Amino acid sequence: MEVLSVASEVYPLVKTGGLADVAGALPLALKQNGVSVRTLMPGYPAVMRAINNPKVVGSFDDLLGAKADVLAVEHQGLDLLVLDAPALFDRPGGPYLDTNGKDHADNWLRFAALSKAGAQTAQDGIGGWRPDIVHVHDWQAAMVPAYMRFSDAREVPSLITIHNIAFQGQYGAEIFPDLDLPQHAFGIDGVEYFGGVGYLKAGLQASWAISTVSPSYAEEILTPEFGMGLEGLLSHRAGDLHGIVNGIDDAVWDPATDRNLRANYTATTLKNRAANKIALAERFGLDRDRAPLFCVVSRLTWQKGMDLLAKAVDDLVDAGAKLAILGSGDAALEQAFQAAAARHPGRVSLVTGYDEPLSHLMQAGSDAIIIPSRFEPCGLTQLYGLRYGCVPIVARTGGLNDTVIDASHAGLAAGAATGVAFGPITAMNLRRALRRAVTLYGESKTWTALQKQGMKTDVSWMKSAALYANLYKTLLAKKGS
Ligand SMILES: Nc1ncnc2c1ncn2[C@@H]1O[C@H](COP(=O)(O)OP(=O)(O)O[C@H]2O[C@H](CO)[C@@H](O)[C@H](O)[C@H]2O)[C@@H](O)[C@H]1O
Repeated sequence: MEVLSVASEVYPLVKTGGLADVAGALPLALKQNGVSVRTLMPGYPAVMRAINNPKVVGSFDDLLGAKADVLAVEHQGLDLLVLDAPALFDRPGGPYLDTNGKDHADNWLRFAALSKAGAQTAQDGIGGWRPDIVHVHDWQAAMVPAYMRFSDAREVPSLITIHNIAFQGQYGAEIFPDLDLPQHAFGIDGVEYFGGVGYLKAGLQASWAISTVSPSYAEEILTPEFGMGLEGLLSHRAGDLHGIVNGIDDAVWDPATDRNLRANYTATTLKNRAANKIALAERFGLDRDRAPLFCVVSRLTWQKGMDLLAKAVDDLVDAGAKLAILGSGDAALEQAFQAAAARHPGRVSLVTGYDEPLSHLMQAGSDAIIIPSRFEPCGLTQLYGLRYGCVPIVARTGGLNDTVIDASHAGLAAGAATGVAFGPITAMNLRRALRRAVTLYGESKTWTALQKQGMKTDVSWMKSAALYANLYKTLLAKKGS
């Protein structure tokens, strides 16, 4: 089976968050299920620099006003189709933000163009290749199914995956004439959303099936609390909605071979983690003592519950733990953590920015990772934590709920526990969970059992890739029927 995947970021070429990890790892796992994936992504400068010997397999003279080539290239096992459209993608800044941290003003055009190129590639094929299925990710690629639905060419079965429903790609009606869609597409069954244009809404409406990245979150988004305005449409399509939990690339995330660590280890050589803990203490300027070291690797936002953590820091230090934070995001939250670091020198420290190698070392050297998210479609850092013996302390929500087993009396007695989970999600309950983790850390046998049980958990893509392959098959069967 041949699948066209369309995504706005793909690890290892460009990553701002978990979407890139999934878009980069799922194709590799699908290969083992007899599914070959080609991934269409924008030709940002970092991508153009990284690829070698690309071949032009298609071109557009007028892709929503831009000239574009489609370059086929293989990169670290991924089969890529790079949309080389300099007017849209060759510019400083990140995939979505300019150098001042503001959205690129023409994001609506950039990602409509990506989607239009995706739709056309799916429908007409490219360089003699034709996909059986199109799988698109998040709002940036969500217009692919809409472009297919409103064109005269044959429609290809499509799946849209929601990684983060908080970002929906909503624009004013004034962009509609520039999207190259027929007038009737601007309706409730099309791209129209509250009088404007909604990219994610359009994708959810037009796609043959919808998935999100954990079973719990698939249920949560049917409610007003989590659906962010789309719960009505999603409930209407509940029969086509699937929750498939994310896996991780266990070759990239393997403590036995990871080159970002000071010392490699396995579940039977957990003592080697100590060298990584020292490396972290040096990097963060934290005291080198026997106290538990907790960490955070996250965007510093309300979604991730970072304001709750800011309220719990003093109590965490009081309980005897140290805290290392890697992240960036809301200025107010960065300041709150800087202030906490100033109040607690040697006990709390923040590294701002995005640092992939350091994120690996943090999983390998910290005793626990704190993930107090208010909502979490799946979450990947708890999966990395499980694999690295870095015990996850998580809010009971979405995918966190589906992947971490709480160290309750029953969980411990059954030998099933892998972490600490808390809810309802409040600062007070987070404080309690952190204190509970410090106590568990003090019972070294229990703690080691938690670490080992986590490391035994299958967090690979194996099971979930098979579920995606089955879903693709169901869609193909629908096409035939
Ligand atoms: N400062 C930093 N330096 C280095 N690395 C950093 C970093 N901050 C974050 N990261 C990395 O970025 C990724 C973040 O992934 P998450 O799943 O936690 O959330 P995100 O909200 O981006 O993804 C959305 O999509 C994913 C994928 O489906 C869902 O799991 C998730 O719930 C959903 O919100 C992880 O690989 C993490 O290690």
